[in-house]
Amino acid sequence: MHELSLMCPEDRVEDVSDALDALDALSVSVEDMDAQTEAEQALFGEPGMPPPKDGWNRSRIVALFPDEAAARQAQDLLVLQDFFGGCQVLGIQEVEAQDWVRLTQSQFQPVDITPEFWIVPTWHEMPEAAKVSIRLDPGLAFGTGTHPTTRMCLRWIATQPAGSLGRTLDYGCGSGILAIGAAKFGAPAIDAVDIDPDAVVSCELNAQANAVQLNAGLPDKAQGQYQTVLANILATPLRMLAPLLCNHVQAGGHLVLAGILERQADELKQAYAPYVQLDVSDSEDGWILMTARKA
Ligand SMILES: C[S@@+](CC[C@H](N)C(=O)[O-])C[C@H]1O[C@@H](n2cnc3c(N)ncnc32)[C@H](O)[C@@H]1O
Repeated sequence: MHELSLMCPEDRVEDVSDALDALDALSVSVEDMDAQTEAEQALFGEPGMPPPKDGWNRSRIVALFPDEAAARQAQDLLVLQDFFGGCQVLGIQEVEAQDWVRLTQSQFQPVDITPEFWIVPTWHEMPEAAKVSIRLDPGLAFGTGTHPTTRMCLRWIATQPAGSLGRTLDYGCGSGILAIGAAKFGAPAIDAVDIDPDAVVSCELNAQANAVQLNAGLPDKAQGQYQTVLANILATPLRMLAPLLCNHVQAGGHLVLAGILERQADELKQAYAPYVQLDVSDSEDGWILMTARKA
């Protein structure tokens, strides 16, 4: 395979990337041309907020083609386009053949939530220590067990007294990892909802792969009251969802919230104060888990 590298100013990145897609590039990646220099620009925003700026001043675009002729043909066509003004061809290089599947898979290892509870990609052997496990592959939906917010929710689920989870709601289910975890730890009935229809499909497929029964759907699928309500979203939507989520918790039931940074604890406590008293019950890498028991 061969890769074509280009330098583009910020306002040309979209047009050039779209053109490379249309020219049948196998993949197109965009990175900061000034990375590792004094001109490097961080584009990270607050979690849940857009980045302060859409793109870097100068981007390096790398497009992969099956052979040198295809890369050269794409280059020759691109330089003729009016939107290519201000861009520059950096070169065409051969890329060593790699076992991409194996390389990608090697980046996803089994993750231990507790010494006995593991998230294991389907291509991995089950670790000997795993007494309870979720089989899950990386997909389009969030939730592979590597993010601290997911891990804390799963740890909470795994450490509840046996048989105590009761009817459970996973609000913002993503891959369905929390709902599946709840099923593995004995929740007798589970609703898993998300605003993203792709997440709902992913959740259903993952539940099937783990031989778990649950009802997945859009948020209006959440009906009535639950002994356990789990929501790993982000602080801003969690604040707005306070009355809705608390209404879904039955008396004596648990509310478990994640996606919250340490410095956001007080604003969440205040938002939920009219309904329940939230406390910080776990933390990992600057993220906190907040839980409450409804009176
Ligand atoms: C951080 S992911 C969590 C996924 C999974 N539950 C986990 O713990 O790994 C948040 C999910 O919440 C969904 N979401 C965001 N806002 C929502 C809302 N207002 N109602 C329902 N789902 C929402 C997103 O689509 C996303 O799938």
